[in-house]
Amino acid sequence: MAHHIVLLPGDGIGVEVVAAATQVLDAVGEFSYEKRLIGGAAIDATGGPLPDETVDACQGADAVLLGAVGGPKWDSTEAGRPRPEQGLLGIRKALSLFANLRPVKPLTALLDASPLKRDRIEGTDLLVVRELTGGMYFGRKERDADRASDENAYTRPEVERIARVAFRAARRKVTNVDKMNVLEVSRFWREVVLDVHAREFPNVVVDHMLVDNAAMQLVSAPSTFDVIVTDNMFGDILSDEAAMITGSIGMLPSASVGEEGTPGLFEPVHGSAPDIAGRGIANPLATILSCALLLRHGLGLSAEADAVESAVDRALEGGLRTPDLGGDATTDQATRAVLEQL
Ligand SMILES: NC(=O)C1=CN([C@@H]2O[C@H](COP(=O)(O)OP(=O)(O)OC[C@H]3O[C@@H](n4cnc5c(N)ncnc54)[C@H](O)[C@@H]3O)[C@@H](O)[C@H]2O)C=CC1
Ligand SMILES: CC(C)CC(=O)C(=O)O
Ligand SMILES: [Mg+2]
Repeated sequence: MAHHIVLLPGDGIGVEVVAAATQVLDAVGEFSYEKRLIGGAAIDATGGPLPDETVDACQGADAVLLGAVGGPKWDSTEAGRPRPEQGLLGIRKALSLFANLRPVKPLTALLDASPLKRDRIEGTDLLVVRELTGGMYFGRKERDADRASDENAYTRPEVERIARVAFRAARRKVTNVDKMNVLEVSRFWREVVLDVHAREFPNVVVDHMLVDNAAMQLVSAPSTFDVIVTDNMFGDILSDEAAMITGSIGMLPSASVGEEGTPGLFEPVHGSAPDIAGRGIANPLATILSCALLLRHGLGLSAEADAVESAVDRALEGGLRTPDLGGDATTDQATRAVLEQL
């Protein structure tokens, strides 16, 4: 039976890059698709960012491919307004996708596309393991006319399970990133990471870095990292920064995973890019590379995943460059360049 993939294109360039990526999936296998609403598109159609039918469909899928949500149409600073981003946070929570894996490895063809010097980024092959269903993005929110707050809380099991994901993924070492010099929640986080290390992974090298230093080290010495484990917000910020090691945020894929047996959700790291949406110039490669993660980790189709990644590699070696990488290829041309290599 064909693997069943739920597509959540969302908003802005999310729609464009998911359409591109499904062409690539179709070139390597047979899949059945079910398209569902999320984000701003869902607010417009149903009044809310995450309809029940979307959650039900995702729960019944073999894997989920998401584009991006959000845009100025739904941006408001007013409290209580439905926001597209609640749809994304909601589906992550509903599927218990507590680990977001963001591999950062500059492709040889793009070593000169990064604003960072080639000799700085050469050899970089790191993985950001970002906690995805806790912390500040999910804390209690309070607001009155003169004060607002977002609670930043983690429980022991939440930290333990993300630490295990990081230690299992380590090849050289795990760098735990927090802000323990200031935040109580970070002191607790670090203690739990140390506990998990001592009890379950004593042979893995672990070090610790404050997040401000980590932000600096990521651009000054990115190849010194192996696995970075960090909380929801720090991981969100650091991974956008790390995207520039690959040349563009349009290159960075991600996999959001939970317990064994739940479908994974695969998505580019970037957002809906309202500044270029509708112009047909979005770089689809982050989403195409997310499909490779979907094939490998979501469906167990490693050969197909390798084929997609190597087609992307060869298309770039052949000169493919969308505007974010300094070229003028459109989304369609970029997709065709990958399809030709397949
Ligand atoms: N996973 C998601 O659904 C995410 C959604 N968002 C939402 O997206 C909207 C826009 O957020 P921004 O802060 O502007 O972040 P963004 O990631 O959408 O865009 C940042 C910059 O990167 C460029 N960019 C992003 N993806 C690109 C691609 N594939 N090809 C070429 N250029 C690309 C954009 O044109 C823009 O200049 C907001 O509503 C935000 O909440 C932001 C990040 C993640
Ligand atoms: C809704 C946001 C948390 C999306 C985002 O920026 C991300 O997950 O990277
Ligand atoms: Mg982000």
